[in-house]
Order: sequence, then C-alpha cells, then structure tokens
Amino acid sequence: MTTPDQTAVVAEPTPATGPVPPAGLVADIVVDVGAFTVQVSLTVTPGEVTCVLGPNGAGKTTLLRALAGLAPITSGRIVLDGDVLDDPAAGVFRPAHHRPVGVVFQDYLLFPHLSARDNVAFGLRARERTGRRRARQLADGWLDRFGLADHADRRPGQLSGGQAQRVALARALAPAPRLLLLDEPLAALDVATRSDVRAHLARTLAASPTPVLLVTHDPLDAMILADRIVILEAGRIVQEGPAAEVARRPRTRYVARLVGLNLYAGTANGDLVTLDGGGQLHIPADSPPPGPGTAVLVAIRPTAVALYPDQPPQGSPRNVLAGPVETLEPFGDRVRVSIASEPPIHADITAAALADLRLAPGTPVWATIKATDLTVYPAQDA
Ligand SMILES: Nc1ncnc2c1ncn2[C@@H]1O[C@H](COP(=O)(O)OP(=O)(O)OP(=O)(O)O)[C@@H](O)[C@H]1O
Repeated sequence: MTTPDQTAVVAEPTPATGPVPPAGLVADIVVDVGAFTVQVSLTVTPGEVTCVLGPNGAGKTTLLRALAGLAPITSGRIVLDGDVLDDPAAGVFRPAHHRPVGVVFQDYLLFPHLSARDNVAFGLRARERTGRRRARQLADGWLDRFGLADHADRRPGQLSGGQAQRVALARALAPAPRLLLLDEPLAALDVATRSDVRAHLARTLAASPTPVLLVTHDPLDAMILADRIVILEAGRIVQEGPAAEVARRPRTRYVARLVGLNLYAGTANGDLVTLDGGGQLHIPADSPPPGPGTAVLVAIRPTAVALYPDQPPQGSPRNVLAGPVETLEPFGDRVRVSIASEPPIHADITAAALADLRLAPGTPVWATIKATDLTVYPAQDA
C-alpha cells in the first residue's frame, strides 16, 4: 500500500529530457566509388564486435573508409553516439582527423621513423591535444599492457609483424575512440604469429567498451572475434547475425562455402525439395513441412555425406546422388571430395576412407545423405 509520504516522493516532477540518442554507430549510407556502389544500413553497439566478411571486391574497405571519413558518402547518414559525422544532405562532413574513430589497416601504417612509443603517443597528441611528456607516459602504459614495454624505443622496422600490429592497435585505442575500425588486422601475419595476435586481439576487444567493426576474409577470425557477423556481397548486406546462426543457416553460396556447408535453393512440396539447379532432395518428414511451393534453402554438412564405390542398396529413406569425383583437397584432418552429381555435393572423408575407396578425379562414386541430416529453412527471412 502507498502512504501519502511515498506518494509525495513519487509525484516529484522529473525534468523533461529529450530522447536519448542510441549509443554506438548507426550508419545508413550509400557510397559510390567509380561505377561501384555500397549501400548498407548498419549498427554497432558499445562493447560489440561486428565482423564484416565478404568476397574480394564486395566493398568492405570502401565501407570502412567511408566510416573513417576517408571517402565521402553519396547519401545517408553516419551517426556515432548521437553525433552526426556525415550527412551530405545537411552539408555535414566531419574530416577523418576530427572523428573519434580509431583505425588499424592491414599494413599498420606506423610511422617508420618514430619509435613504438612515439607512434602511440602520436595518436594521443593528434586527437587529445595531450602534451608530449604526458602522451609518452600514457604510450608507455599502453605498450606495457600489450606486452611491449621492452620494445618502446624500437622503430617499426625493428619489430616483428605481430609486435607492429600490437603497436598499431595500441595507437588506435590510446585516444579512447568511440568506434574502432580494423581492416584485415591479421592478414599480413604468418600463420604462427597470427594465432597469438588473434588471441591477444580477442582479449583486448572483449575487455573494451568501444564498438568495433572488423573486416576480414578469414572465417576463423570472425568466429573467434565477432559477436555478430555481417556478410557483404556486391556492396549489399546479404546476411547478418550471431556467428553460430550465420554458420548454421547460410543464406548465400558464398556464406555456405565460407562455413563449409553444401547449400541448395529449391521449392518444397511435402518432404521433397525440387532444386533450382536441378535434382531433388528428400527432407525430414517429421519436421514441420514447409507449405507447398515454399522457396527453401537446404544445408548439408559435408561430414554427413557417406561415399560408396557402388550403388548402395535401395530402401532406407536416404538421398542417393551419383557422379564422378571432380576434385580432392585436404581439408583440416579430412579430405574434401567434390562430386559432379545432380546436385553437386562436397563430402569430407577421412584419409583412411579415401584409401579404402581408391578415389581419384573421374572415379564414379555414390553419395548418400540421410534425410535427417538435411537442415531446411525458408529462403526468405521470416
Ligand atoms: N577509388 C576507386 N575508384 C573506382 N573503383 C573503386 C575504387 N575503390 C574501390 N573501387 C571498386 O569498388 C569495389 C569494392 O572495392 P573494395 O576495396 O571496397 O572491396 P573489398 O571488399 O575491400 O575487397 P578486397 O577483399 O579485395 O579488399 C571494387 O570493385 C573496386 O574495384
């Protein structure tokens, strides 16, 4: 029950405030470079790491350059923590050096004539107007945190690739940017260094409240570093979501290849899907059947595909495909066999199975997949 005293407290008028702008990045932009157009709508919230994945020429770098203020947008708006950085219709354009945005490109772009300390201090002095002495002290703190205290006096040419990458990250983070943009930050590193630096990057980004947009070609980077994945193809976002969801239900062939799945588009009728590219697949009868004529995607893990040298006996509710082996490639601890069947399919088999089957390009082979190993989902987002 409410006493009169409590009512008086609750009834105290609160000052009117305007709507609180969303924190983090909100971008809805069109960018034209030559004949190519990037058109995306994107948000990144504080503390979130979003990875942008896409094939060569998809527009990933163009997107990052626009957000950094290094390329003008044609139309739309870029808003960071409620501050409008770009809005050509309103005549707003905040130049790159006045944006609270940290940028790390794959070739680091460290100043070759400056020590690691002065490279990091440069970022602080440029953005924060920090005095030289103070900037160097702060830079030493960052280098220490990144395990580089002993390398502060070295120039970039005296650092390994991994160390230089950490200096670049320290330089970008030191001025406390409100958005961090990373363009293929691990691409220039050799395989061994890459996994160390990836682990360091994962720890650093997880501990940072700064929203991060990271461009990569490498699905492993995305799976390890990202809270959310955005797939860019031909300048458009074709899929976005948590990494596990994107991996489980790819919406394009590019994504399916990226996460190592077979993917087919087709039309469902009961428990049979007629594929757009030719062929049919039996889908699980017990799953809720898509309505007749529904456009669906069917995903199959290559490890769920069993191979036989001869036609397997009929009977069980399996899909049976036949065709010659097209290619054989090592894939992790298995061998990926691509078969020119209808539809074409990839199977991942062990080296022992490969030896048993005596497969080579051109060998005829039968592939079976249980209906229960097919994942079926609507081709359009619900
Ligand atoms: N300054 C420019 N003038 C004309 N076209 C450009 C310019 N910059 C980029 N492009 C074109 O825009 C498209 C997207 O390029 P962008 O570098 O953004 O792709 P990307 O996804 O980063 O590719 P990659 O993975 O190969 O680095 C490409 O077709 C490229 O040729």
